[in-house]
Amino acid sequence: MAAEAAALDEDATVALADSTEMQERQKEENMTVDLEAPPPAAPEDFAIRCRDVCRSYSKLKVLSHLNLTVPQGQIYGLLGPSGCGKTTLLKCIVGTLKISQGHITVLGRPPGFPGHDVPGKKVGYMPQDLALYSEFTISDTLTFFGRVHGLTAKETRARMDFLIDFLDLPQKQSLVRKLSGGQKRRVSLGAALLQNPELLILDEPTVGVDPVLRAKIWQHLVEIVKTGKVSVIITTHYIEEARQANVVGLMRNGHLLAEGPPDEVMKQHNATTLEHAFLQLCQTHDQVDSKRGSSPQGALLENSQSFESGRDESRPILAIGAGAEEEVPKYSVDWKVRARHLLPKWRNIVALMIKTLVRMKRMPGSLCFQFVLPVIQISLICLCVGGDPRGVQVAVVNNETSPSAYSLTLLSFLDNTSVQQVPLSHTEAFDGIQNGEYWGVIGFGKNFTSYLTKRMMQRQVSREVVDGGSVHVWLDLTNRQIALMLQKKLHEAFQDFVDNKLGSMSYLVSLPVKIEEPIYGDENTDFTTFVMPGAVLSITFYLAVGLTALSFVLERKEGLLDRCWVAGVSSMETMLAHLLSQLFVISVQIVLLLLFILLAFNMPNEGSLVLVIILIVLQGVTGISFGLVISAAIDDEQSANQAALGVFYPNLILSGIIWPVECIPYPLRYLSLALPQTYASEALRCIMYRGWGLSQMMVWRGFAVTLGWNTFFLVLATVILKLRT
Ligand SMILES: Nc1ncnc2c1ncn2[C@@H]1O[C@H](COP(=O)(O)OP(=O)(O)OP(=O)(O)O)[C@@H](O)[C@H]1O
Repeated sequence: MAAEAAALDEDATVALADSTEMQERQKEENMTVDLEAPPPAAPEDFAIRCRDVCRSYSKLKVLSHLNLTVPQGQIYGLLGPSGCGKTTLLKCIVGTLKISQGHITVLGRPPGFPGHDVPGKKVGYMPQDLALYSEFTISDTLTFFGRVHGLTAKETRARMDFLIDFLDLPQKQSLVRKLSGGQKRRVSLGAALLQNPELLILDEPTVGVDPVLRAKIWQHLVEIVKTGKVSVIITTHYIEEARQANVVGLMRNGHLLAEGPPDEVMKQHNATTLEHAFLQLCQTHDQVDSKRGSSPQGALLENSQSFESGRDESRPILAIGAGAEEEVPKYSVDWKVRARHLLPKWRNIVALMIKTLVRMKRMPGSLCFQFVLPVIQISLICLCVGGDPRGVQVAVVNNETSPSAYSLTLLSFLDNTSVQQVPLSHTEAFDGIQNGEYWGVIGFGKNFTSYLTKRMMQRQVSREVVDGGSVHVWLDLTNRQIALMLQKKLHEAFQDFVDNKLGSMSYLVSLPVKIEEPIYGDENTDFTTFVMPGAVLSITFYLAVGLTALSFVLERKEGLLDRCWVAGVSSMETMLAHLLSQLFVISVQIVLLLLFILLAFNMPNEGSLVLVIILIVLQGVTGISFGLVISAAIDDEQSANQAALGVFYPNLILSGIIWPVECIPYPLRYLSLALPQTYASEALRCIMYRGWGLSQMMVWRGFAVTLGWNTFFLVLATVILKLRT
């Protein structure tokens, strides 16, 4: 289009030289036409009527006081250079973009008016982007839109056969992603034509289409409008093909420069082609602009949006129908219709769910990966986190030589799988620990056996006897877990040694602190047991976030969300359909997760398995809804990924999943308690390890907080999606 515009500009220089006089005449003529415009027609005479429409993207004013009228039962060719605002205008007409000023009526009502089928089945929209699901076949694509529009399977099949033949499409089982660019555009056009809509909005449908098919498409459009019941608005880069339209609108810089039958537009400008007519209009417009810029009254003229002649610039040179100053019609609607409009339609939800499931089916590798990923993650946690360190090298300096020495007996009770003993001299051992070769040094004095015997048998012994009868341990405390394990293993070995040597008299040397049978849990409960419930919730939550966070972002980017909305799908339906179809995925994930943790890793579950499942599913829903919030609020994949990853680590740390919440300092603890997984992890631990039910506050609190977050995220995502359309 840029090249086209450049060519136009070159032609313009030549044309400008001999046409100044002609332009003056034309301006006068335009004014005459304006004055002679027919009286306002009835609303039913118009398919689309835009009055005083303004729309900006932040500071960029794209549509400026634009008036446009598409007569009922006619083809309207909307022409203009690249970036002049055609697509923006079409998006405003179908209701996917809000206008900041003015009003638009489409088929008698504003788009999105309760009970009005625009967006919906009355309108067929072919966006400029392909907006097709690449994993779908042609048949899937048309079936999906058929379902959304409420067509029966038979109707869809009949239309599909016609469209495949008419648009010269390949076999209906062909995958969209394997089609050529032109074929994809034709599928996209087919989807717009599918339900025989009353209004067709086609954004450059003939780009990349060969001239024969282009002619055929135009012929079809001409035929369908003949009934008088179908209207078409079409944008095209091939200006001359728009001569087949009944009306053309020439747009530039967000204004409609002219609007009228192509022949009249050409006649008005003494042009033999539409392209020339357009060129002349642009020049007139530019001249007015430059005069306005140099004129002292420039600012005034800008404000009043007027041509030099005093004509309202926002109004077309050739006007059809009423002007901008007409009254805005008032529409009312029954509350029942309004309520029905707000309620989600099951038909659309089912269509969207089937769509998601078909897409999943077409990517079996990715689906299987999604199913096994949580199992891999939880297996890694169970295998690698919280267990006892193994093969930890410890230097042993034993100054006793006798084979019956107690030191040797004691060392024989040391767990060999965890602690690997390396007998060394005193110097070698301390050099080794200094060099980081050993995690500790265990030392026995040469009189260890006799001093220990004395210590155990006699009531009063000297400090030297106590010292010589003790095992001396030097530790490298840089790794706390290994150091704690070594201390624990030494205590256990000593206890076994005492039991072995003293038998029933061993109680004589026991510590005056007795740890009784645990109330809950097991004496050998390891850190894995603590981590596991929180880890299960966290894995379910984050996989669900991952499944959803990019879904809308990609669909929005590819124009699929817009296309679905124009087909009549609401944001709430999109949300619910995503939620329900992702629930299927997380249900499989949860079943596999539970099978692994309960059967393969033998994690205890003292409570109700039903409660465990419900809590994990609810956490999955929290993840999905949080993913939906990210998806709804963020436009590009990179930022969406960053948002999802950014919350992962803080949430993991603050939720008390890998370390107890009791270690978190105030006031960070309050934040921790408000997070979705803190009380939920605690509740899951209480159910699984204490066997508690919903009557316990620590359990129901976990459920309540999870449900609260679910509701909050879902409402937030729906509101954001709604606000952004
Ligand atoms: N989402 C957006 N955010 C910001 N600016 C936008 C956005 N979409 C479009 N624009 C800008 O608005 C202007 C009009 O864009 P629009 O797509 O409506 O033009 P167009 O006439 O359809 O162009 P083309 O013929 O090349 O498709 C352009 O300057 C474009 O850069």
